[in-house]
Amino acid sequence: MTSATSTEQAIELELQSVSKSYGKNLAVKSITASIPQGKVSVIVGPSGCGKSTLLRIISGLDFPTQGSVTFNGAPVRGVPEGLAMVFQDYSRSLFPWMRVDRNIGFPLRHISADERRQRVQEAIDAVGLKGKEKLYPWQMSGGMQQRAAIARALASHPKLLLMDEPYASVDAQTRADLEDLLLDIHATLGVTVLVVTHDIDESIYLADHVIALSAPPSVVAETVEVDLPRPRNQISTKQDPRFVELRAHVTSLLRSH
Ligand SMILES: Nc1ncnc2c1ncn2[C@@H]1O[C@H](COP(=O)(O)OP(=O)(O)OP(=O)(O)O)[C@@H](O)[C@H]1O
Repeated sequence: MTSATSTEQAIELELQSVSKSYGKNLAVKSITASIPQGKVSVIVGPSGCGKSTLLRIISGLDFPTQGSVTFNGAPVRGVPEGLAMVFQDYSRSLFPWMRVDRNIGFPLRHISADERRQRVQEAIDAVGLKGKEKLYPWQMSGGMQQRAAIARALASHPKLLLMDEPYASVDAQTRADLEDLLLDIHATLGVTVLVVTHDIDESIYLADHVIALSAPPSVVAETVEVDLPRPRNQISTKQDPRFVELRAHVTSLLRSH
């Protein structure tokens, strides 16, 4: 079952007053946020504000000290079905001894070989790695490895794609290419996306809405609707006066809390 807001926007994921303490250290404090189905949501905040903590809680790898998380209306008590995650460190998420196609197909061991092959090929095509199927991760650039990690997540046909600082380990040009890849995938597949980043420009460029977190103990400073048209473009979108205005607004939010 999927809950809905008053404007009938279906909600994929809901955080209700989520707090997390590590001993006496209160990392996040009463975070309430709704992640709408089929949209790109981005959590942005300064280093140490609890972004990774929140993602671990959302993905069922850790539990809140207080509050609750629901995914399609059901409480998250372990890693939920229908959720896939892409991490910052692609070098640790791919197996170096497996070729790209086997890496991507690895989580699909439970489905038939035919369907697995088809899903792997579709995912490879979606991320632009056609022809690279038989390479090992260490034979590919960082950007290509992150594409493979994204393909592995997509091959499971997730409802929700979670991304933890997915482009923090690549150079600026590759980062821009991967941002555009994510927007293409989102436009084509309509999957719900939740990205965590400390990069304000990236948050606005990607998002339908930006959840700006304060410094720790972190609260939601504001949820900012990003009313920039799609498709977006690295040059024209970032020159749009509205982009500049939103960037200034989010920057001031992160500085003033
Ligand atoms: N397993 C843990 N045990 C104890 N404290 C932790 C643990 N994980 C995170 N913390 C603390 O919780 C706070 C938030 O950390 P977290 O890694 O979630 O922040 P972040 O926003 O992802 O940081 P960064 O952007 O630098 O990666 C920090 O004070 C951190 O020291």
